[in-house]
Amino acid sequence: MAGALVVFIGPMAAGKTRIGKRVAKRLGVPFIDSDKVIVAEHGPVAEIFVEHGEPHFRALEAAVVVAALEEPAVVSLGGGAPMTPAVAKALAGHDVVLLTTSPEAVESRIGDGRRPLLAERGIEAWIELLEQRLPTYEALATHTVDTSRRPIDHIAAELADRVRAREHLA
Ligand SMILES: Nc1ncnc2c1ncn2[C@@H]1O[C@H](COP(=O)(O)OP(=O)(O)O)[C@@H](O)[C@H]1O
Ligand SMILES: O=C(O)C1=C[C@@H](OP(=O)(O)O)[C@@H](O)[C@H](O)C1
Ligand SMILES: [Mg+2]
Repeated sequence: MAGALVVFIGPMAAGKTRIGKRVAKRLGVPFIDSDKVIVAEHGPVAEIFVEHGEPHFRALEAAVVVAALEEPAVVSLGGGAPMTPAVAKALAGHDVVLLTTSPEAVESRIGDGRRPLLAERGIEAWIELLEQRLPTYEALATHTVDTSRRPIDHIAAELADRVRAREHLA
């Protein structure tokens, strides 16, 4: 399918942004992170949630993701993006890699205060959101990788090889 070479989905702090960036670098193609585009155009995610509410953020996010999926790039989504029906629909036919992680491994990764949905209840909220979202993630994913116990670079190298093999890139 034309457009994105691979798309990363999964729960908050699974490594979608970091791993996606490294996969893109290894493949020599552009990297698009939906949150980074939103922040560049509209300011910090936490401020958008406070000032305009989550539905407004989801609308901005869906527009950014649908446009990004048209690009020959590696695309990383925010954790909640696949729950928006327009995003789920647009993902059909793409190579969608679900990055997962255990609650134990994620606990030390979520302390940066940039994720408004974890601001009050941290890991408890993370677990609840994962339970709600996992069936959707699994329905959309064409491949799944657990990032709990392996270095980012190893995971990125393996995933870049996988894309190369499929796309016959040099
Ligand atoms: N495999 C990994 N091992 C250790 N730390 C990781 C791993 N993947 C991600 N992290 C850390 O978790 C944090 C969140 O990563 P990030 O890529 O922003 O996740 P996401 O985009 O899925 O929310 C970062 O501090 C990152 O360094
Ligand atoms: O799971 C979510 O609903 C969210 C995940 C975040 O992205 P990461 O998954 O990259 O942390 C960001 O889009 C926003 O804070 C909401
Ligand atoms: Mg991210």
